[in-house]
Parts: sequence; C-alpha cells; structure tokens
Amino acid sequence: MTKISFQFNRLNPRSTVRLLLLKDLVHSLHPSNSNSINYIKMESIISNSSSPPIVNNHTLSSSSLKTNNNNHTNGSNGSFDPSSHPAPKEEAGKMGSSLNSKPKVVSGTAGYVLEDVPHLSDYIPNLPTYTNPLQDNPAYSVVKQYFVHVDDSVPERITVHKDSPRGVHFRRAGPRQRVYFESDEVQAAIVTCGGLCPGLNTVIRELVCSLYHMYGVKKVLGIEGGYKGFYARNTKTLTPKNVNDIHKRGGTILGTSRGGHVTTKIVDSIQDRGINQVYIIGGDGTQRGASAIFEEVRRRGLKVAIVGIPKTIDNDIPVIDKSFGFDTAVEEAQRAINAAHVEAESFENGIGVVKLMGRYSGFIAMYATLASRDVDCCLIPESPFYLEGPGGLFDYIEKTLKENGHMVIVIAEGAGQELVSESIQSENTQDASGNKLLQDVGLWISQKIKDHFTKQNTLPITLKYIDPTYMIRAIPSNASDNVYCTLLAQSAVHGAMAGYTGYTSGLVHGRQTYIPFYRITERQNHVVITDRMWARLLSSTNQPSFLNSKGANEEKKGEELKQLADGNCSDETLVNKEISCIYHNAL
Ligand SMILES: Nc1ncnc2c1ncn2[C@@H]1O[C@H](COP(=O)(O)OP(=O)(O)O)[C@@H](O)[C@H]1O
Ligand SMILES: O=P(O)(O)OC[C@H]1O[C@](O)(COP(=O)(O)O)[C@@H](O)[C@@H]1O
Ligand SMILES: [Mg+2]
Repeated sequence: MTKISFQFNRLNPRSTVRLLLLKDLVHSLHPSNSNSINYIKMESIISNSSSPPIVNNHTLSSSSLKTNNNNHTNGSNGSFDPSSHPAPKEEAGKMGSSLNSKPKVVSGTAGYVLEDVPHLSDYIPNLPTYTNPLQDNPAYSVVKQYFVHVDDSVPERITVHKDSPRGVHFRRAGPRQRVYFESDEVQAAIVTCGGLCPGLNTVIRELVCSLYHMYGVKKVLGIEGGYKGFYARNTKTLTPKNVNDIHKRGGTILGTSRGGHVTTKIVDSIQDRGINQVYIIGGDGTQRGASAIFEEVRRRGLKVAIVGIPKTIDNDIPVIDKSFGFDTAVEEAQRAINAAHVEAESFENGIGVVKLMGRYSGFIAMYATLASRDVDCCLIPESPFYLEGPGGLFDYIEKTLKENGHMVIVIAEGAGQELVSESIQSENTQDASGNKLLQDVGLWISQKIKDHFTKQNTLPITLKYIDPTYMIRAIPSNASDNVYCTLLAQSAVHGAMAGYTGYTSGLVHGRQTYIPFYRITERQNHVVITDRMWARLLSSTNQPSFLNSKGANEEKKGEELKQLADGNCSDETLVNKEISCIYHNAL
C-alpha cells in the first residue's frame, strides 16, 4: 500500500477542498488506497473541533450530497489568519469581532464539491418564509421556470479531463421559490467603497429598481461616502425615480472613500437604523470589510443579509470572470494608446509612453495592449524587466526605433516598482485603506529613456508621456458593462431576499453565482506570466520576455510551487498536474 502524505503550509478552506477532491479522486481510482491519505494538519483540526458541521438542509435537496466533517476554520483558534487577510494597519485594532464562521463545504459524488454561502437560517432558528412575490410579477409570468433549482451550481473550472473529479462549484444565483423577507419588512442600504470604477451608478440604479420592481421593497437607503458614511455621514433615500438616469454618469452618486472601516461602529449603525439588507459595492479591501461586517452581524445574531458586489478596475478579484467596468476601462485606454501612437508616428524616433492603472495586477495594460495592436511593449507588475544590457528595454527600444521609426510603450502603474525604488528614495507610505502608495513609474521610465538616449547620443528621440489614469475610471460604463452591472445587481437582490448572506455576487464562466467571502478575499487575481495569455501578448508585441529560458523555467516552477503551497491554482493544469502526481503515487 502506498502511503500518501499531503502537508499544507497554511491551512485554509481551500486546503480542505483540495484534500476532499484528492481523496475522492484517489478513492475512485483505487478504493482500497483512499484510507492511506494522511491528513496531517486536518486530523488535528478535526479532532480538536467541538462544533458540529453546518448542514443547511433547507437549501439542499439531494440526499447524495453530504456536508463533510470539515469544521475547519481559517486558523486553529477559529479566527482568520491575518497574514492571508491583511487588515489596513490603522484599522486592524478597531475591528470588532473575531472572524469565526465556518465555511460550508458540501461534497457529492464523483468529486463534486459545493463551496456554499451562509444563510440567515444557519444562525437564526425558525425563520418564517414567504412566497416569492415574483410569482405574481407579469414580467416573470412569461418565463417558463421562474426559479433557480435548489441544486443548481456552477463549476469553478470548466476545462476537465476524462477522469477529473467534478471539482468545486458555487451556488447558482437567481430567484428562489421562498423568500425570507416580506417586502414591507425590508430596509435595504447601499454603499460604495474604494476607488472609482465605471458602472458603480448602474449597479446602484439596478439594486434600487430590482428591490422596488421585483420585490416591492420601498425602503432603500444610500450610505454616503463609503464605510465611514455608516457612522459619520448622511444617508440618501433612493427611489427608482431619483436613480433613473444615474447610469449615464461616471463615479458614484453616493460618494466613496478609503479607510474608516470600524466594524463595530458600522454594525451599530446598521442595527440603529433597522437595516436588514446591506449591499456593499467595492474591491478587495471592501470585500474584506464586508466579511468583517458579516461576522459581526452573525455574532450578534441579527437578521441582516450582507452582500458584496465586486468592483475592481484592476481586475484583481479572484474567482470571477472579470469585474464590471473592466471592459469600459480597456476601451477608454485605447484612446490614450491611439493618441500616443499618433504622436509617436509623427516624430522621428517618436516614443509614446502610456501609464495605465494596475497596482499589483496588469490586466488593463495587457488587454489594452492586445486590443490596440499599436503597442510595442507592455510592462506589468507580474513580469519583471530590466533596462540596461543585452535583452533589456533600452536595447529593444533602439532595435524597434531603427526598424519602425517609432514605438508605443504601455506600462501598468505597479510595474518595475523595485527599479523605481532603487533610483528614487521615498518613504513607504500607504493610503487610508493601507494600500501602498506607488511611485510614478510612468514619469520615471520616461525620464530614464530620455536620459539613456541623450547620453548615447546615437538616436535623437522624441518622447510623449500620457497618463490617462483617472480618465479611464471616471467615465460611465459601456453597453456591455451596463448589462453586466444589471445582472449582478439583480442576482445580489435575489440572494438577499432568499436569505443568503456573507457572499459576493459574481460571474463565473458567464453564470451568475454566490461566492463565499473567504474565496474572494483569500488572494488577489494576477496575470500569470507562464499562462498562454501572456504568451499571446508577447507574440503580438514581439517584445522580449525579459527572462532567459532558464529564468523562465525557474519562474514557472516558482509560480507553480507558490500556487500549490498557497492552494491557489489559477490554471487548471496545475490542479491536473497535482492530481495526476497524487494519482501516480497512489497506484
Ligand atoms: N482588511 C480589511 N478589513 C476591513 N476593512 C477593510 C480591509 N481592507 C480595506 N478595508 C476597507 O475597505 C474600504 C475600501 O478598501 P480599498 O482598499 O481602499 O479599496 P477597494 O475595496 O477598492 O480595494 C476602505 O474603507 C477600507 O477601510
Ligand atoms: O488615487 P486613488 O483614488 O487612491 O486610486 C488609485 C488606485 O485605484 C485603483 O485604480 C484601484 O484600486 P482599488 O480597486 O483598490 O480601489 C488602483 O489601480 C490605483 O492605484
Ligand atoms: Mg483594492
């Protein structure tokens, strides 16, 4: 018998899910061997745990599904691991409760796993339910099937092999037969936090309209100025009438802010105002804040649904296909790139440099480059580069100028930060939310290029630097983002009315889903430079990879190891590799 050991460096809910998948796979391939899987850390967690597993009978009809004995928490003492859930420094001490709810992981046959979301009835017994008012809604009466089947779920990965386990799934969003709120009882609140993103107003509008028109909810409050607005600012009554044309405007009619998340004060305010549905629109920081609010609400036993709606122009939120506003931002970035191209083309040895947003994730720069085709070099935070010497950026610029007479460089704001800090001394400053304030890499690189070619005195260059940063996020959303925002908002409302809570409403493989907060906050989404998408970009620009082949292999190996250790595979090949390795060991 082969004994398999699998040690997780850091135990998180993902580790458990992966263990379940591996166990199911090994069991299906080699039933006699499955007991040999040695759950090193799990064993101690399971045996130490005294609380029963969460079984959510009202939401699961299939008897083949079972809630595993997975009373895992994010740390052995039941609190979140702060290293994987960093809080902004100045706020960390102010957070109210310890984050201690348990992920609801349900397993089925053939390696099926449902990473379910919390429900109000998990912690409030005997909640009454009501017929969904949509049943009498003329708009819905033409639909054959009004309601989402209770067992509908959406797979996290859709590329599978013949023998792959069915894998992780998320609960499919949509209206349910029974709702947990009466229309008159609902006092909803909407808040927008963090940086701007195209589509914020569309989401606000559609939340208000969905609540009013689909569920007859008449009390909707807008919280002004982000999280701190709960306790330090005014509120605004929102009606379909006063939000009617806000989707045509950029920004957020509610205002937004960074910092100011004090969980207990926010939940006090929710309680004082009698709010029982909170819709929180924001990025990774905001979703962490929403998770903290959910935990505190749950700890106090309040019948309040906490719903996150993911907003991120950087596209740095994991699991979801992409954030609303991303397409609009990429489209707007084309205008800056076009301008840079026209300028560069019009001068001898013209260089256009465009800086785009992307603190830690270079998605906007990557997609804007792929869309434009005028870009000769795209620099992102995930792909280190160097300036001097063979294969460096200066070399490439010289070659391109000699061949084409002009070039366009797109650089994400977080790219090359290590190089900038080598040459510019600066204090390690943060914004109010604890995000690191970055140096202006666009200005820096423009100056470096100018200095280099002046010193060389070989190619007289003309460089134009364009920084459209705020222009691409302050605009209204385009048509496809408007549709996306509408569906997101409707899904969010259906979920809250059905009593779900502690979830982010998000699109996974084109389907609306409810994703538990911990999956959204556990890591950031990054461009994986060993994935095909980055290779596509490199082949479209013909830029150097800035990695020799040895370096590339090391990068790939390092990336895979890191992802395996973290339990964060962004590429299904990693999972397949890992599983096939276990499979071969098991045989
Ligand atoms: N770990 C955290 N816990 C609680 N609140 C947080 C956390 N991180 C950020 N926040 C709050 O979320 C809000 C938005 O965060 P920020 O990082 O500025 O933007 P984004 O949500 O777009 O990433 C801020 O009010 C901030 O205080
Ligand atoms: O100047 P601000 O408002 O802090 O915004 C700048 C930041 O906002 C972003 O666009 C998005 O950040 P968030 O998603 O965290 O709000 C970053 O790319 C950028 O660094
Ligand atoms: Mg953020």
